[in-house]
Amino acid sequence: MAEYKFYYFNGRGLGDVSRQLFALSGTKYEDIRIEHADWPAQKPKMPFGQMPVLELSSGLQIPQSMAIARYLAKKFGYAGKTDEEAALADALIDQFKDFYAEIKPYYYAKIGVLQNDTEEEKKKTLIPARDKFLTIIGKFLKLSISGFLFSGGLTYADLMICDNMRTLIAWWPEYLNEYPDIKAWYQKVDGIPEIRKHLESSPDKGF
Ligand SMILES: N[C@@H](CCC(=O)N[C@@H](CS)C(=O)NCC(=O)O)C(=O)O
Repeated sequence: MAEYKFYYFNGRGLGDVSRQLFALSGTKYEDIRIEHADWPAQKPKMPFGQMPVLELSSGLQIPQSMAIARYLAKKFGYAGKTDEEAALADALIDQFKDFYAEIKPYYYAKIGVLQNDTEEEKKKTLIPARDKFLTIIGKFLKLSISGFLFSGGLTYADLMICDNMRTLIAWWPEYLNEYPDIKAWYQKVDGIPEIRKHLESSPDKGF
């Protein structure tokens, strides 16, 4: 029996960063993808009524995407090389959550949850939020000698932010055109062989 069960919908969303950490570390896990039709029966079984959820072999269930990713990142060595890098990786994840909240009118229109006009939301919400967030990312990349966000190497912050970018680029291929340094970083993370293999073998729902 695998030591970990990972529950999420059949998409990348807030969950794939954890699947990517399993792939990078070569750790076996049960990748349980719940279909939307089955969700009402599953919802009451989840500690906070939402997914993703990580279940340990003890039966303990850990909710909240970033808490799960941070837990796995610590276990597998992708939480930051030093305490300071780890604190800043957490800070970037918190900043990512703020960015994700800001772009919701665009993101939710794109996935059909909101009826907003996607082109209008792109101009009104996505572009200003992108410019603010990528300016911050750019500062970290300038200071880092590894080509990742931190000199000590790849962290779960690189994975999470790039995975969300993967979706935004699929929707708008010019997303990074004004940001060549960030594009180079994205391509470096995207090109990690374990990540490529994981993405290519996953059922692709586009987001
Ligand atoms: N802050 C939570 C948000 C979780 C969340 O919004 N999960 C969605 C899927 S991405 C969900 O479970 N939706 C079904 C529901 O709320 O019933 C996290 O980061 O894990």
